[in-house]
Amino acid sequence: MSHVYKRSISCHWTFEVEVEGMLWVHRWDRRAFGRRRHKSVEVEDMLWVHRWDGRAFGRRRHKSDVHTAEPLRVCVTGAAGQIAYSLLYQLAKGDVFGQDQPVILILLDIPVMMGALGGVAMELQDCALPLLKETIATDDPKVAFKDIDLAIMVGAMPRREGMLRKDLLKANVKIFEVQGKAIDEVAKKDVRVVVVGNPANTNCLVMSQYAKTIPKENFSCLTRLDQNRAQAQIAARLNVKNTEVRNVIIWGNHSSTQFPDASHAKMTNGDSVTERTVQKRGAAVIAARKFSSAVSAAKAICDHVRDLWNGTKEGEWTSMGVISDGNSYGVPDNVMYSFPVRIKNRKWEFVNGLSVSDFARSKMEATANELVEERDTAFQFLSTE
Ligand SMILES: NC(=O)C1=CN([C@@H]2O[C@H](COP(=O)(O)OP(=O)(O)OC[C@H]3O[C@@H](n4cnc5c(N)ncnc54)[C@H](O)[C@@H]3O)[C@@H](O)[C@H]2O)C=CC1
Ligand SMILES: O=C(O)CCC(=O)C(=O)O
Repeated sequence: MSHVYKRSISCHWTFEVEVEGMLWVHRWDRRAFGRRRHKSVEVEDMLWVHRWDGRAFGRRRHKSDVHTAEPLRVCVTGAAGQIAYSLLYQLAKGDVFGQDQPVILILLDIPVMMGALGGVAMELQDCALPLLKETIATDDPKVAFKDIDLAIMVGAMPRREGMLRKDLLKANVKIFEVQGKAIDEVAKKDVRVVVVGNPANTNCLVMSQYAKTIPKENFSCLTRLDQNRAQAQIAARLNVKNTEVRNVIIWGNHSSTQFPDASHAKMTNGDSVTERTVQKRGAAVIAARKFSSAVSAAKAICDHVRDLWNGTKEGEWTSMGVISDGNSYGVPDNVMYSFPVRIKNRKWEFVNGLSVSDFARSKMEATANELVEERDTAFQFLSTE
């Protein structure tokens, strides 16, 4: 069987394939056609289902009915918790990796949560989702991380009302030491790791340091919730759609020292974000709900992972906590600091050369100082245990 893609003078992509002596020519023109006769052809191990409308051209490339891509192995930790409860369904139904990408979900939680986790696994099964190939529930990190492509690290104690994020440090960094070692031992070496559990930046740094054979660039932590909050607030103020506000930046720590920066955002009238509202939004949600943000956190995780997997759009960037080594903004090395990044082929790069005012510089330094302090405290805790 031979096949060839061509671009015609009218800029339509055509796809020619010879099957059993017959040449099939298809044109992709982005229009949907009505009900068609289906014909399947196997090309490079992929099954392509084409709709035939009786004409030589005008056939729609259509491969959503079959999923022959290798399933992605995705581990979610803290899988019996409230963020995971919103997150897992979105991952399993194709919102993040696309409608052609099957997934195997591996759910990790602690032993006392195994009963509840079993219930989550049952519910996922009951959704009868075509892309969800398998669900594995476990309390063993080495089972959970075995050969995975992606780990979403949600499992950690959340902040309760009145607690400072720093209070979480002692409770949570040990988890990321243990899980960093486990992922190093059993995951694929090109695994991507997204840390959500707080204090997210420092947990992410700890994990990357204990996963010695996995590149530090493969680790990132979530500040997309802050970016989404800022974006939504600016949009509300300007009375435009959320999607019309782009390139808001979150610098630094996912904490109240973070610096939400709208000075490079498109579609603003010069207003800056009311920082207090973004920086203290997590605490405001806890005060109102008595639990920390979950639906918005799950949505932000999906946004973060989707960009990591598919890349950022032309002319746009996103914010995520990444290793600061080699940045051009004077942030000290060896902290997980939230920067604007562009992503392509699952690799991020800093957006360099943005202007930074004196005011912004002082804010960026303050949040960097907090991260350096958190890092030093975390490694003191770890070394004295
Ligand atoms: N970076 C961000 O933007 C955000 C971060 N968070 C953080 O996410 C984390 C999870 O929040 P929720 O889901 O609301 O908490 P939750 O308490 O509902 O769920 C946490 C789950 O993690 C599990 N867990 C604890 N230790 C574990 C371990 N060693 N291995 C595996 N699982 C473990 C718990 O048993 C529980 O099921 C918290 O640390 C919270 O502060 C929450 C919102 C936003
Ligand atoms: O600890 C908190 O601030 C609440 C959870 C969180 O990180 C957030 O809502 O931004």
